[in-house]
Amino acid sequence: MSDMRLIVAGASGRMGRTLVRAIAETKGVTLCGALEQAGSPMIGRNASDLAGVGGEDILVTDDTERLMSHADGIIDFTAPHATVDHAKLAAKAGIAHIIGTTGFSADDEAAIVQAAKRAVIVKSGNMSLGVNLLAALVKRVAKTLDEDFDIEVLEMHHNKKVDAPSGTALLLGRAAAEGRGISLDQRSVRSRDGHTGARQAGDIGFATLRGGTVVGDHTVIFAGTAERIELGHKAEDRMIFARGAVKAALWANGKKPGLYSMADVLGLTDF
Ligand SMILES: NC(=O)C1=CN([C@@H]2O[C@H](COP(=O)(O)OP(=O)(O)OC[C@H]3O[C@@H](n4cnc5c(N)ncnc54)[C@H](O)[C@@H]3O)[C@@H](O)[C@H]2O)C=CC1
Ligand SMILES: O=C(O)C1=N[C@H](C(=O)O)C[C@H](O)C1
Repeated sequence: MSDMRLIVAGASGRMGRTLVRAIAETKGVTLCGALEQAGSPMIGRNASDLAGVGGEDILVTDDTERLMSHADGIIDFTAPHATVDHAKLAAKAGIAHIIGTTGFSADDEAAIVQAAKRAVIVKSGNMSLGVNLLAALVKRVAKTLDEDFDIEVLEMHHNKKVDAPSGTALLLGRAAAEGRGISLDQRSVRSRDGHTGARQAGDIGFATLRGGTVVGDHTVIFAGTAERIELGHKAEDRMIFARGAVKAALWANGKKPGLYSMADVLGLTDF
């Protein structure tokens, strides 16, 4: 069987370069295109060189539709507006779309749901095995404990990150809310400042730290009376996200259109 042909969107970014390396080391996939935004000084550069891997010359381009016409899938860790455009184009081209981008608005999310009616989309705020296993554990603990345990999600990332709370923090918060049988949208507290009043039982709080080169640290705290349970994950290398995304692409190849998660890819839905 021939290799799955993959495009990397955002090929010169932190994740893009890591994805090019992950594709180079994985059997059954081949890099067939590298995308960057129009006007990027990286256009025309060799994506393999940017990623520090050998192999075929794949020149960075902004011609999305041309690349999609001869690809089986696109892995996309870029920015919300770019990912929404790619979702529409990938649906038109009939190729799989693996979305790692975070920071979507409700309108963006709706556009992605729409595109998934015509294409296979795998989307997750975190593509690592560890975080998706953590989410399953968080859901189970939240189901076991009642509102006497306050749930808080703490995250820290590098100083270049542009969205908050992180996609992972929201994924973990959603897992906790599902376990507790509540809506995260109605019960999340995203920031606290000044005279906030006492904490409401049943809320799910988020706290964000930014600094240095931290790849991604997340802790879910269940704080009860005189005891605390803390479940956490520390990412030490972006390769964990890239390998997860490549695994998702291989899993998506030939699947029916729909919006899937990493829990589907990793078989964690019934955990
Ligand atoms: N789901 C996951 O496991 C992970 C998700 N992320 C998310 O991935 C996204 C990217 O993160 P980084 O690589 O650290 O950012 P980055 O800023 O280093 O890279 C983003 C790249 O996308 C490019 N880009 C922007 N618009 C584009 C367009 N229209 N077409 C093609 N390329 C375009 C930018 O020029 C840039 O090179 C963020 O939303 C981040 O939160 C990051 C790590 C893991
Ligand atoms: O921007 C990042 O770097 C990361 N983003 C994702 C998120 O928002 O959770 C995943 C990972 O933590 C790194």
